[in-house]
Amino acid sequence: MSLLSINAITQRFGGITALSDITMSVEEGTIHGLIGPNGAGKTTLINILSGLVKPSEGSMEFNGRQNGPWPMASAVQYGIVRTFQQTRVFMGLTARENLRIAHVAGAGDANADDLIEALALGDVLDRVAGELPYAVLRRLSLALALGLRPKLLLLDEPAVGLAPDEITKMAEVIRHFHGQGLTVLLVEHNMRFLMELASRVSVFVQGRLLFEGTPAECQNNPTVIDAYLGRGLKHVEH
Ligand SMILES: Nc1ncnc2c1ncn2[C@@H]1O[C@H](COP(=O)(O)OP(=O)(O)OP(=O)(O)O)[C@@H](O)[C@H]1O
Repeated sequence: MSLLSINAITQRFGGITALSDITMSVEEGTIHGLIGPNGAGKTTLINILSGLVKPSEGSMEFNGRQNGPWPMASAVQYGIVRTFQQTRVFMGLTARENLRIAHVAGAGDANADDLIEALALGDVLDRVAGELPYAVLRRLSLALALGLRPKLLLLDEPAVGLAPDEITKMAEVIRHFHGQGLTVLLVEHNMRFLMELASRVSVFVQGRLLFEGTPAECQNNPTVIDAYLGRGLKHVEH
């Protein structure tokens, strides 16, 4: 069953067409990958789905009930939560205070305990976020997003800038919450990370949906290799 349907979405910024007639769906309970070269429109789609940007044309439907475009406040209410390419936490507050702001650190809150454990944040709860290593900040910002208890998590390059062991941890965290029923739309340039997590992958090139299939189908498709993967082989290798 589709959790999210995107119908003929087009996004123009002045003379630039960032997305052109995109129709696709994300099945409930899946990790759906979204790949493509820089400027392909991936973040623009996430901005539209999270209500940050209103599309020029097209519509979308969530959970069989909610019809969009929707504003950001409604997206969160429906259970659509996103992360950003840049880490967004309150740097002057402790990790615990950040989590409280996201309403996840109430005493005895099983959801909060699970988040802290799954994201290995137990040892840093009383440290000021601005003093934490980058990789821990990435996990904290993911905890803030997960604390909103999304049905659909939009992840914008969660592995960017992380060392290999942290990338492995990030993949484990995503798998953990996916195992609890979370649906994920995953934008990522690290192909090994994405292809190992996703069961379905959409490929955008210059604002258009070039191809959609399983990771294996994408990796073997000459058009996808030519348009993106051929250039991105360094990402597949590490
Ligand atoms: N607010 C904006 N105003 C004008 N142009 C924009 C705006 N947002 C995005 N664009 C343009 O839309 C196109 C798609 O950008 P987008 O950031 O969605 O690509 P992307 O696939 O996420 O790229 P990357 O992999 O580099 O993050 C680009 O040409 C970009 O410059």
